[in-house]
Amino acid sequence: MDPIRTPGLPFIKMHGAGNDFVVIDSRNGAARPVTAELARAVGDRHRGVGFDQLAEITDDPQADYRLVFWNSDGTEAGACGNASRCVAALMMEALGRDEVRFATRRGLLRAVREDGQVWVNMGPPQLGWAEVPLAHATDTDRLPLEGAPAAVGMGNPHAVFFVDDAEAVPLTTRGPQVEHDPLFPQRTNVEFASLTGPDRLRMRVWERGTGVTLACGSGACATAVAAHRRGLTGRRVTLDLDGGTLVVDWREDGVWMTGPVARVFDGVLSPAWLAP
Ligand SMILES: N[C@H](CCC[C@H](N)C(=O)O)C(=O)O
Repeated sequence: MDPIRTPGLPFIKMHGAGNDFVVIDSRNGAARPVTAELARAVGDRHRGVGFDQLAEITDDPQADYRLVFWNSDGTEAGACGNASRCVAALMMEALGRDEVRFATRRGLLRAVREDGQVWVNMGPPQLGWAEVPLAHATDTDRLPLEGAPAAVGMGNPHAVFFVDDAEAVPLTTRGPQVEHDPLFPQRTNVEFASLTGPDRLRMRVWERGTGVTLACGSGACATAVAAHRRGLTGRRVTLDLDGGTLVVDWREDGVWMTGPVARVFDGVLSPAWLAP
C-alpha cells in the first residue's frame, strides 16, 4: 500500500461567510461513521481539522438527501443555515440542478439557485415559547432577562439582543451566560445586533456548543425576524457579520437566507488517526 496516499474517511472543508464546516458524505448505504466522539475529535482545531459544524449527508427516501449537523462539542444541532447553503451548492453542482430538497431534524427544506446565489428556505420561525423551547410561558418578543432579548426558534433556539453597539458587547462572557440561562432548557444560540442603516444590521454571535463564530445563518434568520417583529426593519434585511454579509428575506412560505459559499479543500482523515 502507498504509505502516503492511504485510504481513509474523505471530507470537504467549506465555509459560508467564515462559518466553517467539515462535510462528510455518508450516502448510498455507506456506514455512518460520525459519532459524537468523532465530531469532537475532528472539531479540535489543533488535533483534528476544526469546524464550527460538521454536516453529514445521508440518504433520505423523501428528499434528495438528509443533513445531520454536529457542533464541535459533539452535540447535535437541529438546524444550520450556512451549512445548509454550502451543502446545497455542492449537491446542485453534483446533481446538475438549480433546486434541491433535503430533510433535517426540523423537516423538509428547500434550496434554490437564483442569479448564481444559493438561497435556502429555513422554514417559518417558531415564535411560541414552547417551540423555541423556553422553560415556561412568556412573551417571546421580550424575555424577562437583562437586555430583554427576543426568542426565536429556527429549528434551533436563538436569543436575540438589540443593542446600541454590537461591537462593544463582551461576547465571550455574555454569550455563555445566556446560553446556559435556565430559561433555555436546551441551551441557546445568542445574537447581539445593532441597526446600522435602513434594513441593515450589524450582528455578532455566540453559538451553542461551539462558541464565537464568524457567522450563523439560522442566527441571522432569527435576528431578522426579531427585528421585523419589533418594527426595526422590513422583512428583507442585510446582516453584516464578522465573516461576511448575509441577506434574509422573511416570505410567506418561510425565512429565506443567502450569502457567500466557499469550497476550501478536499481531504481524507487518515485511518491511523481515525483508529489510533
Ligand atoms: N452555524 C449555524 C447554526 C449552528 C447552531 C448550533 N450551534 C446549535 O447548537 O443550534 C447556522 O449557520 O445556522
